[in-house]
Amino acid sequence: YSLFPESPKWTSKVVTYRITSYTRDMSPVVVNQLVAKAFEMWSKEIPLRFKRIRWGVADIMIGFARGAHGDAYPFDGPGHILAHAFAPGPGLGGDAHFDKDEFWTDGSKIGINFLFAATHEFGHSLGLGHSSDPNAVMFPTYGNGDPQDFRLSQDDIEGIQKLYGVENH
Ligand SMILES: CC(C)C[C@H](CS(C)(=N)=N)C(=O)N[C@H]1Cc2cn(c3ccccc23)CCCCCCNC1=O
Ligand SMILES: [Ca+2]
Ligand SMILES: [Zn+2]
Ligand SMILES: [Zn+2]
Repeated sequence: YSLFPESPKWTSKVVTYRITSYTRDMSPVVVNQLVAKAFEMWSKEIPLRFKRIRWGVADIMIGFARGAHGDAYPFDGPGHILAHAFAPGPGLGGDAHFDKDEFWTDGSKIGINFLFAATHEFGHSLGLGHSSDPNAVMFPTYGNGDPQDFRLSQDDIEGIQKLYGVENH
């Protein structure tokens, strides 16, 4: 696993998130559920809680966009970069953006599995960089394992617990 320089992390016990835009590929209800599920994959390993807010500014603002969308990292059309997210911090920090030009799917063979991509992006939002372990969710490229049936690798868990400690069962 890797962290970002200076190991930025959230210091509050509860981190808020807000989904500000959606994709036509899936119903908003399904996107909401998959976002919550992706956060749960990480939160079950660490003493950090996530709270969804519907209005106002959240720590982690989540949305779908195509091309240039107001930050220094314009998307690139179908394929190539699928999404990006910023390391923990104020403003843009923690935010996660998904390329609207991808075909986002839930559990189907085709398209890009949204749950996998969201889990990867939220790893960045929480402070993880990339891993050299091909089985890690934080590996830089999509589609190594089976994105329809994945879980955090030991490397992912080691990294997130390095930052936030172990979930006190
Ligand atoms: C892990 C993701 C969820 C998030 C990361 C982006 S990020 C910022 N969050 N780490 C991602 O999109 N990685 C590219 C990396 C990549 C693979 N190729 C590329 C060709 C061109 C540009 C990028 C790539 C080869 C062709 C396959 C292109 C489709 C799949 N794309 C990827 O795997
Ligand atoms: Ca793209
Ligand atoms: Zn962006
Ligand atoms: Zn990444």
